[in-house]
Amino acid sequence: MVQDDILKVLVTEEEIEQRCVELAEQIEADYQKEGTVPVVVGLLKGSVPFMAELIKRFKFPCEIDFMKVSSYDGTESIGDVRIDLDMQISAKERPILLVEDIVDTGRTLVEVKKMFKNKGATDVKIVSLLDKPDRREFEIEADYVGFTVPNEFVVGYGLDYNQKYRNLPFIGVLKPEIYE
Ligand SMILES: O=P(O)(O)OC[C@H]1O[C@H](OP(=O)(O)OP(=O)(O)O)[C@H](O)[C@@H]1O
Ligand code: HPA
Ligand SMILES: [Mg+2]
Repeated sequence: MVQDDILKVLVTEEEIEQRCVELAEQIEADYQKEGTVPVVVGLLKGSVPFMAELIKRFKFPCEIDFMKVSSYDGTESIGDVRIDLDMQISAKERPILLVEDIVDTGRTLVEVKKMFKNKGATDVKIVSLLDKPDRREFEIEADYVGFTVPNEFVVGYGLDYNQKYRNLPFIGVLKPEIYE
C-alpha cells in the first residue's frame, strides 16, 4: 500500500476539503465584485485533485482549461518555461485563475504568469493548495493559499515523487528510506 511509505501526515483530507470551501467563497466574492468570467487553468499534473475539489464549489460562471509546462529538465533549469501541452481556450483579453498544487522556488509560476501577460490576459490570479515559502528563490506569492508547509518534500493530493503518490487523499512526508 502506498500509505505504508508515509512517515507523517501534514494535512488531512478533511482539512483540505474544509479549506476548499473557504477558498471557493473567497475567490467567488472577488470575481463577483469584478463581474468577470475567468478561465480557470489547472497546471498538469499536480493540480488535478485540488482543482476538482475547488471548482465544484464555485457558484459563479467560469470556464476551465489545462496546460502542462516544464521549467526543469531533470534538476536543471531550462531558463524559461516550456509548454508541453497548451490550453484550448484563448487567454487574450480574459482574466485567468491559475490553479497549482505548490509554490516552491516560485520559478514555474513566475514564468507562467509572465507568459499569460504576454498572451494578453487582462488579469492573472493564482490559487495554490500549498505554499513552501522557505524554498522561495523567485519573487511570487499566490493570491490564495490553502496551507503553508515546512521545508520538507511533500506528496499526495496531486503531488508526486517520481510520478507516484499523487493519488493519496492527504498531504504527507515520505519515509527517508523511500528516497534511498
Ligand atoms: O515553485 P517551483 O520550484 O517551480 O515548483 C513547483 C512546481 O513543481 C511541480 O511541478 P512538476 O514540474 O513536478 O510537474 P507535475 O505537476 O506534473 O508534478 C509542482 O507541481 C509545481 O508546478
Ligand atoms: O514538495 C514537493 N513535492 C512534490 N513536488 C514538488 N515540486 C516542488 N516541490 C514539491
Ligand atoms: Mg512533480
